[in-house]
Amino acid sequence: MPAMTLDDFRALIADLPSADGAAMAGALSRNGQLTKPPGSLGRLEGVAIWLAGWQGSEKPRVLAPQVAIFAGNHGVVAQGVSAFPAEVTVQMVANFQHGGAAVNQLARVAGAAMTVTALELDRPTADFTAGDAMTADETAAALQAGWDAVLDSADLLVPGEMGIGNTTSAAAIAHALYGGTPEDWVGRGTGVDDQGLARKASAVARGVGRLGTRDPLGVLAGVGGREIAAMAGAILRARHLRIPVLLDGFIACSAAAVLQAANPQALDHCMAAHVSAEAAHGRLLTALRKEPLLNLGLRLGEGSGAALAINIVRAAAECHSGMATFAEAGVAGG
Ligand SMILES: O=C(O)c1ccc[n+]([C@@H]2O[C@H](COP(=O)([O-])O)[C@@H](O)[C@H]2O)c1
Ligand SMILES: Cc1cc2nc[nH]c2cc1C
Repeated sequence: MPAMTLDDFRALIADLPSADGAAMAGALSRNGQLTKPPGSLGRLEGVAIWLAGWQGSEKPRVLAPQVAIFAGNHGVVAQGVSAFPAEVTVQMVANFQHGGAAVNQLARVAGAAMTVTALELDRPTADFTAGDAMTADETAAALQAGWDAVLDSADLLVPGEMGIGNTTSAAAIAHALYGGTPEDWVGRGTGVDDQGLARKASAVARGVGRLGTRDPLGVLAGVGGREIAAMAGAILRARHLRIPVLLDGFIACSAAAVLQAANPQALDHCMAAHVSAEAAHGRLLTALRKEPLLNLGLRLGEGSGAALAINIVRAAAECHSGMATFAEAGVAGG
């Protein structure tokens, strides 16, 4: 297949499949007949109905989840925006490959297949305070790496990331898309001190100040990163395959935000797995109009919070699809 261009991706974002309305209506009706007081499974009920719509089945299941991790390096680290050195990105990729990271354990607990895609780690993006992080071709190639990484056999997708410096990129994307001040969007990431936080705000201000008027994929090229573009490509591919998606933390949600800014329906197949401890993640979820499933104070990234939530989504599907109805069980009151 020839390489896809940024305009190909613009067209793919503009023209999206919807959920299966008949499967959702069937699931809604089934939910009303299950042996429980109405609404007593709380948010699990909505999770099951959402899953039914995207899996196109009145009885959805989570049997083949995928955790897809993308790694990229960032030129903006030259501005002193991370508590860790850039080499950690490639070192953590090796750790993922050897099974030693937190996400390996969480993916295993969730019974998920895990894929790791390292994106030109020896060629960081340009420092976005001085010029665009990526060219149009580089952005398209990273989107395509994400598009290609999705297993068409997956029934639930978790896109995750690793990239020293990427909370600064994510903050810049959010500031460019939603406005406010740079301070509204920067946080401590891997643990920067107050001076580091001030350097992040300054980098975000300069990067976004440089952008002028851009469409969302132009913002992604200007201040994003390869792993962020790849997560956007993976979320988009999942949509075209009607695979439901669990969104992880601040950086994963910045990738999702690019899609939603381009098409307000683009995240209908996505649920927020958790709200991370990164200061602006809650604000970003509000902008995305997503209510997180979990709030456990995680701020690790690498898909960890969303991998953890796979078992909640699976549990919601098992209750919905495995429970008896009042009529089947001979329970009074249905
Ligand atoms: O997912 C989150 O909300 C999150 C919050 C803080 C840090 N991270 C992870 O930490 C790295 C980015 O932090 P930093 O300080 O280098 O920008 C990157 O590898 C992310 O996976 C992730
Ligand atoms: C050690 C380490 C592991 C990570 N995993 C995701 N981001 C990370 C950042 C660091 C620094």
